[in-house]
Amino acid sequence: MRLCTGRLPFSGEGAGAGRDIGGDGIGPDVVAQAVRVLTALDLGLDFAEAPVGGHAYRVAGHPLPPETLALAARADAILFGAVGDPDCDGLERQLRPEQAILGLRRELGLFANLRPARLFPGLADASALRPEVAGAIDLMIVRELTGDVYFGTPRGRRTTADGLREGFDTMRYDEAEIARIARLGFETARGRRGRLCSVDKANVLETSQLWRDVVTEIAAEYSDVALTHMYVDNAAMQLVRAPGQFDTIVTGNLFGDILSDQASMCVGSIGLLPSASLDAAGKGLYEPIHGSAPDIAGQDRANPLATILSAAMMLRHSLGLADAAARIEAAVAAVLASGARTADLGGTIGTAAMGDRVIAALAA
Ligand SMILES: NC(=O)C1=CN([C@@H]2O[C@H](COP(=O)(O)OP(=O)(O)OC[C@H]3O[C@@H](n4cnc5c(N)ncnc54)[C@H](O)[C@@H]3O)[C@@H](O)[C@H]2O)C=CC1
Ligand SMILES: CC(C)CC(=O)C(=O)O
Ligand SMILES: [Mg+2]
Repeated sequence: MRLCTGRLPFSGEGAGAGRDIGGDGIGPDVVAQAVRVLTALDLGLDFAEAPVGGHAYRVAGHPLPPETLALAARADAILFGAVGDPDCDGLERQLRPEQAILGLRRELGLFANLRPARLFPGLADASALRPEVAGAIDLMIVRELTGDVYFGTPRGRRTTADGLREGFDTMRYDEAEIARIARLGFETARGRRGRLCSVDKANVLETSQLWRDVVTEIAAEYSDVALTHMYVDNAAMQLVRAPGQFDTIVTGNLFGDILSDQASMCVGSIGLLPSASLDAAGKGLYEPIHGSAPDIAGQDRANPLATILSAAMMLRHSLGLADAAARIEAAVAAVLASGARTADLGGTIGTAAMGDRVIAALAA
């Protein structure tokens, strides 16, 4: 089996010999722990690594070098850390680190982003919600990943007739893109508790009106799934007020991005939420929902559990190793139930020590 990771011990010119560069910021640290956990399971995985993000820009002149994209395309699955580097903020858009992850999603056709949010036993006190509502959270956000305002054209800057600087982006979806993610939403809900909530802004946006029309049409194929629609502003409020009402949420790229960060705090921390980004054939890129967290980079403070749980999703969705995935998830649950917590959850355990705990729980 081939496996491409977002972590890269790279010793090319300018990199510094042996420096780990798994994406940017905390990316290398959290991917390192996930790779340790996968290695401890002795699954016979074959790891290959390639530069990506801000570091790739520095050493190869582009955040997503062609060699990296080619390796990702050849791999059975991709484990990715995070990209984003404040030192690259001034670069033109195509050279910014974030273009690497957007490019991987687009070029590899990873249109479906699964972001599960579930409260682990013993973590109710870490939730940002009232204890009586926090316990009910077990939801799946199905986010469309290769369309919407992140990819629409035209986009750019210009000067208006009044001499004002103007920036513009285009929010767009066609019906095939909506139908494709809607079907996955219905299938996902069918495999869970049978309830799908489609989130849009159809009271204002033309794209959302089309979204709602198409999702409603597709519902005819899934009479066993109960479909509801909700505006995104209400959905943000309902996630905090009564998160237990949600089973599966299907939504667009922008709304799904925002709602999943919010959902992470409902279950304790952004350092806990994994994700799978899938193509039509089940090939996937697996990454935590968080970014490169430059504010805590290099401090051994990042929570690696979101990436470790992403590795579990990779085993299940792309590599046919559901038993091993379940073992990782059980180990994470046991570690959290024991009270072990990184700083984001109010604890003192470091990134590598949390990896040690998960590996120890696997062996228990
Ligand atoms: N898929 C990707 O590669 C993503 C990249 N980004 C990029 O990451 C950079 C930073 O973005 P932010 O908006 O600050 O979002 P972020 O998710 O990196 O960080 C937000 C906050 O959460 C904390 N945090 C994030 N992950 C954590 C973890 N594992 N353990 C403990 N605390 C954690 C950070 O310390 C920070 O206070 C930007 O360049 C952004 O564009 C952001 C989101 C996703
Ligand atoms: C570069 C961003 C669009 C990535 C992000 O925030 C996400 O996918 O959650
Ligand atoms: Mg995000």
